[in-house]
Amino acid sequence: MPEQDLTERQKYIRNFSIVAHIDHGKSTIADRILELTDTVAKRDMENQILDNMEIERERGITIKLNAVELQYQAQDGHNYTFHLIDTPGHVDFSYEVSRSLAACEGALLVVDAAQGVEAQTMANAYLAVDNDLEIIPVLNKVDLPSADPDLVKSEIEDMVGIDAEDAVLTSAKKGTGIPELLERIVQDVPAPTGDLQAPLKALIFDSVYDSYRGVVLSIRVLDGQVKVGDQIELMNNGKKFEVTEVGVMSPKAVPRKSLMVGDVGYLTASIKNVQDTRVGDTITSAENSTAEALPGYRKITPMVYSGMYPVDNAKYSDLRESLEKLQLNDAALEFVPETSQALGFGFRVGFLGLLHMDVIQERLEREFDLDLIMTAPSVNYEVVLTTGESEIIDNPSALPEPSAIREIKEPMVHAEIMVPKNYVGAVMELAQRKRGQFQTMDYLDDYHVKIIYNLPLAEIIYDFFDSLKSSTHGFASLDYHLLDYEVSQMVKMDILLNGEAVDALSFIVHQDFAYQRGRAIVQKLKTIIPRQQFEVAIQAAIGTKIVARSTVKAYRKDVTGPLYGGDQTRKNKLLDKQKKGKKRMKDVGRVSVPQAAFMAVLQVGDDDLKN
Ligand SMILES: Nc1nc2c(ncn2[C@@H]2O[C@H](COP(=O)(O)OP(=O)(O)OP(=O)(O)O)[C@@H](O)[C@H]2O)c(=O)[nH]1
Repeated sequence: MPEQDLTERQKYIRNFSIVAHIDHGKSTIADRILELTDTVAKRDMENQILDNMEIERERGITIKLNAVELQYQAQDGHNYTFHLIDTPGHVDFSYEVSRSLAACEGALLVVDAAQGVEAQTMANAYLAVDNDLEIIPVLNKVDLPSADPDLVKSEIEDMVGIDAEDAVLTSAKKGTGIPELLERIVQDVPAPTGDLQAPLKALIFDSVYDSYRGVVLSIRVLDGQVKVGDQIELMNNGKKFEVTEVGVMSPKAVPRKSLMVGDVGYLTASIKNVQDTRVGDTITSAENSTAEALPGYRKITPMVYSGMYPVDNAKYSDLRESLEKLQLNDAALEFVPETSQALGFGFRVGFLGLLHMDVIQERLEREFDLDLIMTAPSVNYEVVLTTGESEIIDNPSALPEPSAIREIKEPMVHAEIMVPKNYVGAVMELAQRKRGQFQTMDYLDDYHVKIIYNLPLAEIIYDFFDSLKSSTHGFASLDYHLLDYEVSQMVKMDILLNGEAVDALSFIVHQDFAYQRGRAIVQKLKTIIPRQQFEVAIQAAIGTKIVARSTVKAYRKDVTGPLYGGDQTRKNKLLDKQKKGKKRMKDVGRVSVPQAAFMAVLQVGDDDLKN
């Protein structure tokens, strides 16, 4: 192709993402765009094609990035190539959003015209601004009777700080407004810049492992071009590979001869070792390398840690391999081996939050067919010993003896809560109850207030966001970042079953809440641990002091008992079910403990604590 045509080509590329608060209609809009550009025939279209993982579809959340190429014939008579990059919407996944945004020039900021601006609308809009993207505001669900586009426009202007007068009004459900939206993308999203003549420079923004092709990278070409047979270098580790395939997703993989400046597509190069590639890394040509790597992504640190153990100890190395594969495109997932007296060999795994933890556990169980026991999540603590040394501890059972501890420090966060002014009281009441330290309060406009608290991370990670939502009828938004560690009166609570402390059930709690929490957990465990052939005593203890106790009475179990005779299939079904339930049990000493027991700390809500 002559050189001139290629730069011409660049002019007609548009790379953009869709960002939104969860459930505001991002996936439905993406579907309508695919339909309208004939990327998928309507009858072939699986519902919400971009959310291609099973778990995603079931939970209705988007957790993986997906980039699709589509062709659009614009009103100016030109044919445009769009690359649409889908992004996740939940607070736990904002790092993935920032990954996909780095591959774009524009973003559609989708806001539900009935719900208005919410926490993730703000957080995602800030990420888009940080990445210097052109933002097109889109008000979706205008078909709803409660939609109030004018109010939401002024909310976007006041809270997000971008001009929303020309926001595109859509009903993704009915398909209205989508043609206008496509024209706006052509007009407002800038064409990719970059130099075709320069050495190859491409950003890896996602990757998956394929057992036939090895690592498949999602890339955005920023300079130059890459084709099959080229020698490439991964700038992070200097490793070199020969390109075996390049192509685009449309929406299935379509191989191409090359990918050029401005393109978004995939690349394989017989990369067998998942550890070799890192999302955020720069690819260049091995023979003619670019001077400087891209800045890469900000390092994301896990916020919570939990123990993960295979129910069947023989599956330990399978678990390690599976974690490695998930880690490939999940920069925030961290793990190190750990052992527990009660649970055997496993891993200490770091997550961004509880949803992230849930999703990883589910993927391991479904995609990799593992049965797991997870222990209650905990934050990191800094323990200063009497010797003056200090250590970071992410596992309560690793806490040294009280006599060896001078002080315990816990991580604090700076939390910004935005809320309409009539909810200020509710927010402050909640923050105080969660050990928050009030900092400042500012009026953003006549209606909205920004309240800043320093809060212990341990209080935020559990149910703070849900409590905040329910006490403000969903109107509050929350954004937080880590501050330093602060001295706090924390104690370790041990849980004993028949007199034996079970390390995997220990947790760290603030002294002022210790008794309450100990009692509540013992009560909860009594309902979770099934009756066994013998009596099980459950105790909570701080050091040698027992603070609460309860007992699970002995019981001879015959699950088929209540059924009247004869119906063998029904009986077999019940026995099968019981067997399945057992899979998620772990024998701790003589006591069979179900998975739920290890999460009891999370299940103890405010109501339990009041009793
Ligand atoms: N009435 C109405 N409902 C819509 C419209 N667009 C989407 N919905 C519905 O809103 C819900 C959420 O839509 P999704 O497209 O899954 O939302 P999302 O933002 O992709 O959600 P996540 O992937 O979970 O972040 C679904 O039940 C849609 O059917 C619309 O224009 N009007």
